[in-house]
Amino acid sequence: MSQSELERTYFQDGLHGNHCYGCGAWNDKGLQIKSFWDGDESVCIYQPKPHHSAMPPDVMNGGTIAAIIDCHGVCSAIADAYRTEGREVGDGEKIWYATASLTVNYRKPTRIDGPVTARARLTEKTDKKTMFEVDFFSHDGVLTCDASVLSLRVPSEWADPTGLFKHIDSNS
Ligand SMILES: CCCCCCCCCCCCCCCC(=O)SCCNC(=O)CCNC(=O)[C@H](O)C(C)(C)COP(=O)(O)OP(=O)(O)OC[C@H]1O[C@@H](n2cnc3c(N)ncnc32)[C@H](O)[C@@H]1OP(=O)(O)O
Repeated sequence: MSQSELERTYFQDGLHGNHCYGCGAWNDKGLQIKSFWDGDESVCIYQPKPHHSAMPPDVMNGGTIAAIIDCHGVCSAIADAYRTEGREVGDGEKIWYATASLTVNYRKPTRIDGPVTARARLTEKTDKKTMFEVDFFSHDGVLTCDASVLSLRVPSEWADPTGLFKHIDSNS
């Protein structure tokens, strides 16, 4: 069932301290995307800014589109893992995923002058791997991109606010 805007619980609001450029609610220079469940699909609606353009100023930049799709896919994998365990995102023991693979097909130019929508559906899942297929629409309802995001479950070191590489370096 579809939630009204006021009823929505956004996945990213439960990921406390997340500074990710695309989905970190605590990164004030980032995109700060917001994702929510709409039945079995997850949805992200984002209003691009004029500086998110490609060369033509009315077309959205492909890298920014990819960042939205990437973060929406990974956050959907995280939210799905919490939902499977019957927990709200961020409650109890933390669950983290990272992008292993991202494929974006740019089918049509995306208009920048209104909110874009990413709709994701779960297509594959194991204990460690989660695949979401994502459709991306411009504000006039045109399907401009389709994509797939493979997310892999990663250890809590990924959420260390002081960084990941010291953990990798100490294990090598
Ligand atoms: C203070 C609090 C802070 C809070 C903080 C909050 C954080 C809140 C989260 C934010 C959400 C971020 C959203 C943005 C997401 C990024 O931007 S993350 C940054 C970009 N991604 C990366 O840097 C990842 C770099 N890659 C890696 O580190 C490693 O390759 C990975 C992805 C962790 C996987 O390594 P691994 O666990 O050793 O995987 P491995 O055992 O080799 O493979 C496991 C399985 O996955 C498959 N696989 C692995 N890689 C691939 C691939 N590329 N393609 C296809 N299959 C693959 C393998 O074939 C294998 O399959 P099975 O044999 O099980 O069937």
